[in-house]
Amino acid sequence: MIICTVAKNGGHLAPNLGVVELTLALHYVFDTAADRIIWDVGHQAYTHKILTGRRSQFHTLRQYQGISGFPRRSESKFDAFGTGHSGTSISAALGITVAKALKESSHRAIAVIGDGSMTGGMAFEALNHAGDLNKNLIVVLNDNEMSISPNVGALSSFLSRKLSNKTLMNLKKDVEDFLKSIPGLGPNILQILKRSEDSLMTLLTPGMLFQALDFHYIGPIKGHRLDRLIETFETASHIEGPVLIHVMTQKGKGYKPAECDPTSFHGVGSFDIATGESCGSSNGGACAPSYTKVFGSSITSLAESDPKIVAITAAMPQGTGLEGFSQRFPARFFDVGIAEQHAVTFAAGLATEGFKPVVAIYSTFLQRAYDQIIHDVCLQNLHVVFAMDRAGIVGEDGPTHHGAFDLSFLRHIPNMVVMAPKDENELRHMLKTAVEYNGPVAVRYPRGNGLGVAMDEDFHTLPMGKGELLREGNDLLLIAAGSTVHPAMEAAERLEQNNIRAAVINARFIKPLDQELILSWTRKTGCVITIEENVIQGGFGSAILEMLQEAGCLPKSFLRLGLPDAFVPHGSQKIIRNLCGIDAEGIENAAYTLLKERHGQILRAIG
Ligand SMILES: Cc1ncc(C[n+]2csc(CCOP(=O)(O)OP(=O)(O)O)c2C)c(N)n1
Ligand SMILES: CC(=O)[C@@H](O)[C@H](O)COP(=O)(O)O
Ligand SMILES: [Mg+2]
Repeated sequence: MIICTVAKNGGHLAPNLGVVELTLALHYVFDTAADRIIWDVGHQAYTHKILTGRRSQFHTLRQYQGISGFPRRSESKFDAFGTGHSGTSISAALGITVAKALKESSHRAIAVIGDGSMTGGMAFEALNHAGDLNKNLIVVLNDNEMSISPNVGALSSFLSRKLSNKTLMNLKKDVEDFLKSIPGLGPNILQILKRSEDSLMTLLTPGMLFQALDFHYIGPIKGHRLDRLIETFETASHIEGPVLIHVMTQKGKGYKPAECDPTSFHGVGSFDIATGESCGSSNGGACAPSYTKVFGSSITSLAESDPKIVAITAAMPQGTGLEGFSQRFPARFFDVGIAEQHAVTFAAGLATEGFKPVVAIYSTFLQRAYDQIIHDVCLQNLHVVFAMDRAGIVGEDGPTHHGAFDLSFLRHIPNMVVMAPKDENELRHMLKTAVEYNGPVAVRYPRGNGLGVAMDEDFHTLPMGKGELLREGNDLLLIAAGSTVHPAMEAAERLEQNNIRAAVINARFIKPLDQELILSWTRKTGCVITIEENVIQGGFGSAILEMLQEAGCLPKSFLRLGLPDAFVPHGSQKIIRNLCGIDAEGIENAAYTLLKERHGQILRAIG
């Protein structure tokens, strides 16, 4: 059922296939209507959904108005805590555990967290607190030795430090022989050690890390053996104090193409089940390269002639398009794990020594590093380039993943420059502009394919804070940022057919704004619509409104189009953009409404 549905709708295949037995065992042992399972990231909860009343809706997975690809409290009482971003499960489960204790309930909370998510600081903050509180929290560490790509870092190496049976046996024999050779005391010590053999073994395995944090450690357990899992969870359910169960699983288990290539099958679009071949992308220009790909190849080219450029990802080398860079410049590439906060401050450190760090992070995950952007980068005016992929509507992953807020949370930070390209060709020039600029600078671009425009061979530096007039017109001014420029142009063409002449400005810079250009065309038209793929509150349109007001040039008619003050649901990018009124049709309709209102005002003023 999981394979068939994901092959049609897309989704997180390999993570889900890896935890089928684990999920069955948890639901078998625990009373999950009262005990709470918190799925870290939540991208592996499909079996849980099927087992908890959503089997008949499962075919609607990730589709508009269908069930979500992540746990949602609003979707089911069995979804104890909404997730999507990594590393939150232990904190949430600890909060629930403490609440249960305060309510004198004996029910438990179980955090299921992957080895990748365990690389994030928040997981450790929670483990540290849990060890101190000594409550009955259960943490299941689902260790498949993979993040999306192979897991990285010292912790990952430590977790996979498995002593082979042969090595353990030899070590044990050596210790026994040594103790036997000590007259008197030796055999007694041997007896004591034999009684506590289990804890000795734990000392030689990853258990020592968790025991140092005052957790009981059980593992490693074979994660595809249902009998072992059930037995272990039953044991754990009677242990007093926090317990960590270390389960070894295989990503993609049971579907050969996913077992062989778990990275590609981590999150997939529709594919052919027989071959595992992708059915191709449906967004953007049919054969156009993705913005991600253009970013990856451009930054690699720029790095050829600038040895100071270094690239940083937080566990997403593939998703951010940095795989090529990592192969070409291994010493200048850093995968820091799922640790966005660290990534940003690490970049700030590099910048103080004259390097030009390019931090490639999805817009939604950069939210994690807000204080680091302010305190470590902008306050010190350091030259860090933020390449923000997946800005705007991401589609089927939904509200946890839409890049809805970055324009608002970046534009008000002093020293920050913010750009958004109208197409994939402009992205190249913006990257060149960003690496040449000396200060904090962000470039945001959308998920999916570019528009299929012709690509310039050379990179150009764009003039700082200058927009581009794409079309003249005296009736109306459309000022668009990034992904909304193309729909604004299309809307202007449609309006023209009804004798409404709209000027269109591609803002290029959200900060600093091109005050001169915007003011002159606002004066000419007296009727302005701003369009952005970001929440309206505090975003691009608000920036223009503030600027016009400060310049004493507020037009009679002004409208901001963008994402509403609400969490936008999941569904295809096309459907959701239409719903938010930021596609060509929405812009055209908004223009008619605004012009009608304006004429109404004029008529009322006359009459
Ligand atoms: C804060 C944050 N950064 C990045 C991601 C993107 N992401 C989703 S799943 C994942 C890997 C998770 O690895 P792991 O926890 O081991 O789970 P697995 O997929 O191996 O089951 C990453 C990096 C995220 N969801 N949240
Ligand atoms: C679960 C998660 O956070 C990621 O796997 C995310 O779904 C990636 O989406 P993209 O397909 O946009 O890379
Ligand atoms: Mg993993």
